Amino acid sequence: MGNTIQVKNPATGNILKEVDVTSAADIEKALKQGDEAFKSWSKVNAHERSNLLKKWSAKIKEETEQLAEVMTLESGKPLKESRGEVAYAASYIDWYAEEAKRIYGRTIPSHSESKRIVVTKEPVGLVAAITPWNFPAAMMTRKAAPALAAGCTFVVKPAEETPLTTIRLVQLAHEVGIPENVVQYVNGYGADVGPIFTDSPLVRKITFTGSTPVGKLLMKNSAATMKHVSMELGGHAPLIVAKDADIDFAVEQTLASKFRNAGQTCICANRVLVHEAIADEFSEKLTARVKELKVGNGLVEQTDVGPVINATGYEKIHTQIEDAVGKGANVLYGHKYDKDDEKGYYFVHPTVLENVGEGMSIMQEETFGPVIPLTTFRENEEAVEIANNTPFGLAAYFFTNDYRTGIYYQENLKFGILGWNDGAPSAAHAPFGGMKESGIGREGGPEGIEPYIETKYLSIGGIE
Ligand SMILES: NC(=O)C1=CN([C@@H]2O[C@H](COP(=O)(O)OP(=O)(O)OC[C@H]3O[C@@H](n4cnc5c(N)ncnc54)[C@H](OP(=O)(O)O)[C@@H]3O)[C@@H](O)[C@H]2O)C=CC1
Ligand SMILES: O=C(O)CCCC(=O)O
Repeated sequence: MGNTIQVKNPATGNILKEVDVTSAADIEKALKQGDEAFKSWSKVNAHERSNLLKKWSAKIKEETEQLAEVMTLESGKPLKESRGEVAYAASYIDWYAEEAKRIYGRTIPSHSESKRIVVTKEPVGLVAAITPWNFPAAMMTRKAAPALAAGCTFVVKPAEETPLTTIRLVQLAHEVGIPENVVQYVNGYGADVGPIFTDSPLVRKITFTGSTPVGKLLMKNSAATMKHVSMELGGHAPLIVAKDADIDFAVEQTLASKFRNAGQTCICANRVLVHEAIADEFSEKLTARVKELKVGNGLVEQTDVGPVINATGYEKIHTQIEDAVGKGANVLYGHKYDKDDEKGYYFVHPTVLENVGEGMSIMQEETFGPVIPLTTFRENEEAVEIANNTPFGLAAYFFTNDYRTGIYYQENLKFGILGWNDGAPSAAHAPFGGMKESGIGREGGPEGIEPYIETKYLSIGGIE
């Protein structure tokens, strides 16, 4: 491990830039600065904080093309998706710029004539964030925006693979006048930076998006100083196509869900359950559409599916595909890899597998890759049982035009985000987050600012 991190283009393996690793002493310094800045930032009035956030968002939108290119270069995602992510990232800032002005307290009718009871809201303090490589902009802004809106200060450590987008976002925040110590970044490896964040008594909240094991570790390590935590962790989303579904529409939505960022999204459909009566038609139509997807360097406008992030990601996907094929899954399309270990790039071609079973790892674990495993069911109860049979509970999708079937799925699926005839449910104004081992807390919507707010209760007595 050196003093710099090489940021590589996952489509070619070429080094894009070397960024300095922030020393432990400098991380501590950043935390002290953030804590100190909290004293003044938390007193800036909400309208002023809101105005600064709006300026930040406007600047980000102005720089869409530049930011999108950096994001594609370091993450590999297709340019059209990077542009979409810049807009999505800015939408969190816009939403929380408004929410800043709506952090209301309340008065409670008193039990005594001589008392008044008042509830006020305050920012929790310095927030430390750790973000992943799959959404380098949006995962940062959906943490930073509510934090800053609430009056918290913010230090982020981006994933080692994708620090460049984050660095630019922080620079843009400073350019529009958000004070330098109110939003800061540090660079480094998670295993080194994580303990500094969790051990520091100055950090009052940890917010994290990434894998479930790291989330558990951060939560455990945050216990010593009783920090607030928000954890947005792994998923294993089922996508259920009921007997009466609009098949063509379900096919398009499956594609939208599954191949976003080459399947490297925590809410990607990870297992597709189709009613046996329509399974043949669905798989034929789906396979025909998957064949049309263009794999390549994300900088090429026509690319639909870019590389996977790195060798570790590739190994996980490869192992799951080979496990399924070895156990009897039928390859309808794909099962093709294009990689160069020496150069360091890894492409997994979109793959459709049928006859997958519960005994295959692809049906048990998050894949984070462009693979669709198809299985069938007879009764909606059976689909729900298979869908819920996982420690994860982030997103689930179901396709039906029968309202009774839809309500049955809505009421029985144990997931925090549901898409009913919708493969793309994310929105800044909606609460994103998971149940079970997919995490704690919600990001987006009014719920997304609550984890950055403390409640203070005041009882005033002695009133004549
Ligand atoms: N919910 C989601 O959106 C995501 C889920 N995942 C899941 O996790 C799998 C593995 O991906 P991976 O990138 O390794 O995920 P990680 O959880 O390891 O990485 C996400 C972030 O956590 C940091 N991190 C890693 N180890 C620690 C630690 N010990 N303490 C504190 N922070 C840490 C990383 O830093 P650094 O980069 O320096 O290691 C990165 O910033 C994926 O295949 C996918 O299944 C991954 C990313 C996002
Ligand atoms: O955690 C992720 O994988 C990113 C969330 C994507 C989204 O907000 O839709």
